[in-house]
Amino acid sequence: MSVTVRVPAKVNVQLAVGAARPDGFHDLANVFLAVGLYDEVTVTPADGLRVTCTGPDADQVPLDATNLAARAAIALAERYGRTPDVHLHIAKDIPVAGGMAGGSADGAGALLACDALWGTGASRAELLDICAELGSDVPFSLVGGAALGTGRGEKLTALEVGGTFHWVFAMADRGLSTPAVFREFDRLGAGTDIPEPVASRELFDALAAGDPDALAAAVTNDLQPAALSLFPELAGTLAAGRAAGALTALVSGSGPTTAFLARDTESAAKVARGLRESGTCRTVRTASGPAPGATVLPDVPRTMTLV
Ligand SMILES: C[C@](O)(CO)[C@H](O)COP(=O)(O)OP(=O)(O)OC[C@H]1O[C@@H](n2ccc(N)nc2=O)[C@H](O)[C@@H]1O
Ligand SMILES: Nc1ncnc2c1ncn2[C@@H]1O[C@H](COP(=O)(O)OP(=O)(O)OP(=O)(O)O)[C@@H](O)[C@H]1O
Repeated sequence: MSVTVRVPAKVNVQLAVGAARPDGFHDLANVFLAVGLYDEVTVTPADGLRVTCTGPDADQVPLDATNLAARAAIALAERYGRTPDVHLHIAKDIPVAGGMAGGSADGAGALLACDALWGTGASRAELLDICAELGSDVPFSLVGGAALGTGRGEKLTALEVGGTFHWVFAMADRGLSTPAVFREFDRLGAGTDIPEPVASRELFDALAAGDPDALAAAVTNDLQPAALSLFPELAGTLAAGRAAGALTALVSGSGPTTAFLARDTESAAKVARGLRESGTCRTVRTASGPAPGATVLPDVPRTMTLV
């Protein structure tokens, strides 16, 4: 018996960052949108804890107890007084260290999968608590859709979205470390007065209206200057996407994946083509949002076709 959970990637359509707190984290006004690029986590009973991973970036994923999927299984097992004797398999499609919450997706996916396998009866609130212990982005990976994250990003309020937004993502040929990007944000802002992060009303209205032009005018990412400072070549990718017709171009979260909003699927295909031809990135993917959060997949043998 095994359980498979599918979990989406995210793009941050607003990322307002406050000054460093005494605990080293930063208060955020973090507007997440889940997009249709997915990892799948399959959990199967085993003699001990084991992690395997397949996918284009699999060689960059740790397979020991530091893997967020393993940490999630351990945290849930501890809470329910059992041992995490499971094989966790990650089918990874979300770029690693790309600013799209790939590790967080695996943490949320493993948590939901182990919960279903073990029948713990944990409430949604308990699962969200464990997610927040695992990382700031993990609660959003569980809930998906669109949400405002405050505190360090873990306190979520669901947001209304009135349509589908079409995105193009350009993956870079190396990753960026999230702590390093926050440290660079601190370095660039040293000696300046950093305002409290405030969520944008215009952005909420654009999401609720499903209006891509209004969303394009409202997106912001306070980590973008820090990501560009550590990875200056990203400026060329952003420019290539804009030249190919994107409504707006921004770094996704802490980067280095860059995100391009398009008006519709045809326009997204054109932006994707332009980015591929520009030679300024490793791979290009299109995906739309909002996408649902972590979801248990029906137990159908993978060789069968659904009709
Ligand atoms: C950049 C974002 O992806 C935007 O959604 C997130 O803020 C990062 O979320 P995450 O990867 O889940 O981050 P965590 O695992 O919680 O923290 C990793 C590191 O990022 C920095 N960090 C993270 C979140 C936050 N609000 N302030 C921070 O300064 C801290 O150095 C922390 O040690
Ligand atoms: N399941 C996992 N998948 C990928 N990386 C993982 C996983 N578990 C732990 N890691 C470690 O976490 C680091 C960051 O990976 P991840 O893909 O989560 O970054 P990210 O997408 O930039 O995160 P975020 O957008 O949440 O800041 C990796 O370099 C890797 O060492």
